[in-house]
Amino acid sequence: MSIYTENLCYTFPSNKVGLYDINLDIKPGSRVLLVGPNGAGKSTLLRVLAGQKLIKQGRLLLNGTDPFKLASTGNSGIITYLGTEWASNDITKRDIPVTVLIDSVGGTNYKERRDLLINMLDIDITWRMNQCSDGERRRVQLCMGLLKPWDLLLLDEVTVDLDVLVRSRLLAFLRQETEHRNATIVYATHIFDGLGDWSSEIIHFRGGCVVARHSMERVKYKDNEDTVQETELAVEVPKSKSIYPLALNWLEQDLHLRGERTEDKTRPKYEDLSQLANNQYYDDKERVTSYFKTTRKI
Ligand SMILES: Nc1ncnc2c1ncn2[C@@H]1O[C@H](COP(=O)(O)OP(=O)(O)OP(=O)(O)O)[C@@H](O)[C@H]1O
Repeated sequence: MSIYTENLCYTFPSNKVGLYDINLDIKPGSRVLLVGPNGAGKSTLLRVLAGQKLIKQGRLLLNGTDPFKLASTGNSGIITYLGTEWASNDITKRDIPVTVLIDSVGGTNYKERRDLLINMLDIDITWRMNQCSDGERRRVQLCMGLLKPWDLLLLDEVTVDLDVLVRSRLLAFLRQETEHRNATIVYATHIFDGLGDWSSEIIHFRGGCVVARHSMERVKYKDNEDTVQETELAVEVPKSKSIYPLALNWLEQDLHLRGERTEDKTRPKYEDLSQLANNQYYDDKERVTSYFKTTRKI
């Protein structure tokens, strides 16, 4: 999905300026990283793109269409927004089986994609949510959020709890989605490990304004330099001294020793677990189908 903004501004009801004069032209298939200090306006932009905040000044076109106009032009697409409020949803802490949650967002309609996500995120389908660690819970949430094949994915730092191996697999999956389906991702984060060559463009935000936009082709990595140099033509950054490659290697070894869950011959079938759980949990009181209204269609 393409994103086009022209002199886009957003003012909060309190009259505080949230976004000022944002001009973007993002092609379908882009992976855009939003970088900036706390309070820079990254989440505000993501919420505007998600249609959660009404624009009164400037223009916003998604796939050439004003998302706030009801009439469909045939250029529609699915927008998925996974933000901090989505990630803190308490329903995923209840005594509820994983399959019930996944089925509640269409697990049975997207079987192939569901199984791919379950495997990529290394989810044990016998988990019960109240017995999951924070990172395990986050994996289930991501599986749910990513299930519907979106055209635009708006990510507001929802990978904080993930171990580096799952985070690395997730980033690879997201890259594939942009390359194979021409889907677009806008990702706001403060964690840059593993993102060295992931994005196609970095946008620097400050005080609700875009300070700079860099296509990754202009970013050059240098050995043995501690300073960052930014010119009209290029941004030069020292090679990271991060322990990320070491941690990633350790976790790859751990997974190799355990084996992928799909290799476990004693693992029950998803359908069997799902049917059992749905019989138990899908009474009127326990309906979870309205959980995670993360996507909208324009
Ligand atoms: N409802 C609101 N009313 C008024 N000001 C708000 C409101 N929500 C956010 N702000 C302000 O808007 C600015 C931008 O907030 P935003 O959440 O977009 O920042 P951010 O770049 O995502 O920051 P972080 O990195 O901390 O997540 C902040 O100064 C914040 O205090």
